[in-house]
Amino acid sequence: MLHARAQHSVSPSDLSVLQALTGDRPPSSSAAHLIAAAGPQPSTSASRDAPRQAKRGDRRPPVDPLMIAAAASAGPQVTRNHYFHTFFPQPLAYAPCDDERTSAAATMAQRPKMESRQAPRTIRLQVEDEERRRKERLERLRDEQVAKEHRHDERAIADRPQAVAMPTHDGGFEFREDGRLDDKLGPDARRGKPPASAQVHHLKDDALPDLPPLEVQCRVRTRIPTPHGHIFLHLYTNNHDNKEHLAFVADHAQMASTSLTTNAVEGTPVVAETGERRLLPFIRSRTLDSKWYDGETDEERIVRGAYVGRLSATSHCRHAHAPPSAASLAPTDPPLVRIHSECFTGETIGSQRCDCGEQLDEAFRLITLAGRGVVVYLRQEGRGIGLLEKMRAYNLQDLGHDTVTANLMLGHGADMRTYGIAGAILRDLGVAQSGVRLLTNNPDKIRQIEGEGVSVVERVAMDAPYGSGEEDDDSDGGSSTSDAHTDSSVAYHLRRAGVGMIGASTTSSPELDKYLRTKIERMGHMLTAPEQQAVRNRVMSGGGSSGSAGAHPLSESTSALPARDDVAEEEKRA
Ligand SMILES: Nc1nc2c(ncn2[C@@H]2O[C@H](COP(=O)(O)OP(=O)(O)OP(=O)(O)O)[C@@H](O)[C@H]2O)c(=O)[nH]1
Repeated sequence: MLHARAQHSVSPSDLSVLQALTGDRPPSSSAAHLIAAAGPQPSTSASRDAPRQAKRGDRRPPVDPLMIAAAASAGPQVTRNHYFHTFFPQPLAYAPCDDERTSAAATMAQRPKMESRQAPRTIRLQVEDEERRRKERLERLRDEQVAKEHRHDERAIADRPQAVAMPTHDGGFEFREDGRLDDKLGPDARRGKPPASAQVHHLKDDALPDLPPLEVQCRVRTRIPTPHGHIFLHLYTNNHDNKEHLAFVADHAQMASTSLTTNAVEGTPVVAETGERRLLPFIRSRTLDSKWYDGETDEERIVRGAYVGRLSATSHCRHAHAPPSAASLAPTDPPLVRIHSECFTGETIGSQRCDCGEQLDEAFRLITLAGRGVVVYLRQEGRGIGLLEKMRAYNLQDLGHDTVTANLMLGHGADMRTYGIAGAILRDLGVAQSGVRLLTNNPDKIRQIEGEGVSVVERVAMDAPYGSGEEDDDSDGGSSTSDAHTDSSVAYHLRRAGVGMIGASTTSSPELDKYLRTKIERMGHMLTAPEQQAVRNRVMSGGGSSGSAGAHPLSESTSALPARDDVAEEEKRA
C-alpha cells in the first residue's frame, strides 16, 4: 500500500510535463527535455496537497508517468488520449480526455450514430409469414386457373372430331381414333412422336411459356372472288387464343383445276430459268385435308372445303382418295407471302391515320398478280393491344404524341405482336419450309417470323399507294385524292378496282404522313418517306403498273436490317 502510494506521488516536474502536454499549445521540444529530466523530486506542500485535491474534486485515477513518457516520446501529434474509435477516423481527430474542454453534446455530435435498420424479430417473422401466405394464395389461384383452362381445353377437344389426322401430302401419317399415331407409319410414329414434317404443328411458343405447344387447325376453306382475282379464304383456330386467324391463298392453277371439278392438274406448272418444266404443289392446308375422323364422307369434306379428289355433284361415298402427293414434285419456288395484322379502322372504315387498308389491298393485288402467294391475316388489332387500346392511343396522338409514345404511355410495348401462329399457318400451308418472299417493310417482323422457323429468302418492299398529305391539303377535304383527278394510268385503275375499303385505295393525310414517318424513324421500317412517295406516285402515274411481284423494283435481301435501339430504350424508360 505504502509502495503504491510512493509510486503515485506527483512531483512538480510531473505537473510541468502534464501542463506542457495538456496545455493549449502543443508540447515543445523543451517538454521532452523536461520529461527526461523528471525524476524523483522532493515533495512540496503544493505537491503534497495535489493528490488530496484530486481525491476531493476529481475522482479520476492519477496520471501514470509511464503513459506520459510514452506520449511525449511519440512526438507532438500524439497525446496520452486514446484514439477516438470510429471506423473512419478523421486525421488527427482525437477524443477529448477532459470533459471541461469538449462538451458531451459536441462529443455526441462528432460520433456517428449507429442505428439498426432491422425491424424487431417478431415483426420480421410476421412479415415473412404474410409474404408466404400471399405466395401460397397466388399459387392456389394460378392452379385453379390452369385447372379451369384445362377443363375448357378438354371440353374443346371432346367437341372436336375424335381423331385429328395429320398431313398426308408427303407420304404422311394419321392419328388413330384414340388420338395416337397409327403404328404402320414409321419409327417416329411408333415412338408416339409425329414425323418431322408434322412437328411443325407442335412448335413451342416461347413468348407464352405457360401455354401448351401451339397447334393450329384450318376449319374451313372457301373461294372468294375479289376485284384482283379469285382467292381461297382459310379460317384457322388454334389452342393459344380464341381468335379466328385467316389465310388468303392465291393459286391460279389450283383455282383452275378446282373449277373444272376434276383436279386434272395436280400442281402449278412453272418453267424454270433452265427451261425445265415442273409442277409446284398446290398451296393447301394439311390440317384441313387430313382425315378428321373415320367415316367422314366426301359431302362433309366438300362442306369444309377439304380435298376430295375427283368431285362430282353426287359424291356421297366415303372419302377414298389421297390428296395430291407433293413428294414427287421439284422444290417449290418461294411464294410471295404477306403477314398482315388486323386494322379495323384502316381496312374497314378507311381511316387515314395509317396505311393498313392500302397495304392489304396492295398485298392482294401482288399475290394474285404473282399467281401464287399467301396473305396471313392475324387478328392482332392495334399491333396486338386491341381496338379499345388503339382508340385510346389515337386520343393521345391527337395531343401530339406519335404512335410509339402513345402505346408506351398506355403501358404497352411499341409493338406487342407475336408471329407464332403465322408461322404455324404457313407451315400448315406447306410454304414455310422451302422459303418465302416476304412482303414487308418491318425488319422486326422478318426476324420474328424467321425465329418461328419460316425461311425468308427475300424481302419484298410493301409499297402501298399513298400520297403526301402536305401536297394534298388543298384538295377536296383532304380525303382520298392524289391521282384520282389526274391519273388515268393502268396502275391507277388497277388499284381503283381493288379497293377493299371506303374511300378508294390511294389515300393521304397529315396524320398518315406522321404515322409513316414514325414507322421509318422510330420503328426502323424500310419505307419510302411520304414526300418521296408523292414524287414517286407522280412518276408511276405516267409509267403504268409496277408489274409482276416477282420483279418488284424494291426487292432486296433481308440482310442489314436497321436496329430499333431508340424504341427499346424508350420502352425501358417507360
Ligand atoms: N397501337 C397502334 N396500332 C396501330 C396504329 N395504327 C395502326 N396500328 C396497327 O398496326 C398494325 C399494322 O402495323 P404496321 O406497323 O402498320 O405495319 P407492319 O405490319 O408492322 O409492317 P409492314 O409489314 O411493313 O406493313 C395493325 O394491327 C394496325 O391495327 C396506332 O396508331 N397505334
